Amino acid sequence: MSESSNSTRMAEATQATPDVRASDKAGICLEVKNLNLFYAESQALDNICMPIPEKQVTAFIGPSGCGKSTLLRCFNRMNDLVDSVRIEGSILLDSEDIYAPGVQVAQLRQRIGMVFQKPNPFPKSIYENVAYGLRLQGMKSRRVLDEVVEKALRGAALWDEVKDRLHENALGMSGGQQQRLVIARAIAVEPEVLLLDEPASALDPISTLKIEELIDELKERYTIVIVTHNMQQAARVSDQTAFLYMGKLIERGDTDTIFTNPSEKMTEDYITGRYG
Ligand SMILES: Nc1ncnc2c1ncn2[C@@H]1O[C@H](COP(=O)(O)OP(=O)(O)OP(=O)(O)O)[C@@H](O)[C@H]1O
Repeated sequence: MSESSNSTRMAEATQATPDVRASDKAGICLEVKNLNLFYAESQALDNICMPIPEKQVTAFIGPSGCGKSTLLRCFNRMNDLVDSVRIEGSILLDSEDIYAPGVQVAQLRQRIGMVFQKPNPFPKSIYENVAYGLRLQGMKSRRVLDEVVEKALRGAALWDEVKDRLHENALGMSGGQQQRLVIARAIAVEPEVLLLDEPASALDPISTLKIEELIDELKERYTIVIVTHNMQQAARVSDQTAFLYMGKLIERGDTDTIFTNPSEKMTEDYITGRYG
């Protein structure tokens, strides 16, 4: 569906239904359509269909091995790096299929940045880590680089902690700082979407809280998709929650609804800790 017909439809829905959900009013950033993914003969995603609303946080939850990370990695084509992978269906970004022939994957990854479970700064200075993407694009102006580095570090709530040590090695930072640095590196190239694969699971509670607060700030500017094992975290940080089980999308909706009044018994069983 085109963005304009989508917004027309949503505008009509908003007029017709005064108590329309917040998510229905939001624009759609990404749309997953009939997505199947196979690792060799083994099917890991089974006919996934879902919109990802823009400038909201969408959380993927579900038991280990249900396909959360696989689905997340489809959004910036990270699964392309796995030899045995076969993908059917489509994912639309601004109404264009990211799997269409001719799509430049490097450009796609600038529009859709990713942060992994374990912080992975390069063994370079804090400054060079954040400037990395811009340098790859050929940016040489020191003034522009300085500005972007400061803006990205401020955006990642790290500037005050590192402004006096920008040229020190990033590997000397704490794990929580490294994870915010990696987020700064991702946002320095001004992506539209941030994919976060269990971004706080390797961090202590205080660093985790900082990441959660940061996610809340970042959603004003970016569409965020997060995989988390931690259901309290999903409930705290996300607007939308999608529950996956054995490669299938069982249920998706407003986080409040999924956690308090899910439609599917399987979702309720998982949320209440009956399995997984
Ligand atoms: N590179 C790969 N090659 C083959 N099979 C894979 C690969 N990556 C994942 N799988 C399989 O795909 C299925 C989904 O895995 P995935 O990592 O997406 O699940 P998950 O829900 O993110 O799990 P977890 O919560 O444990 O990280 C699993 O059966 C897994 O073994």
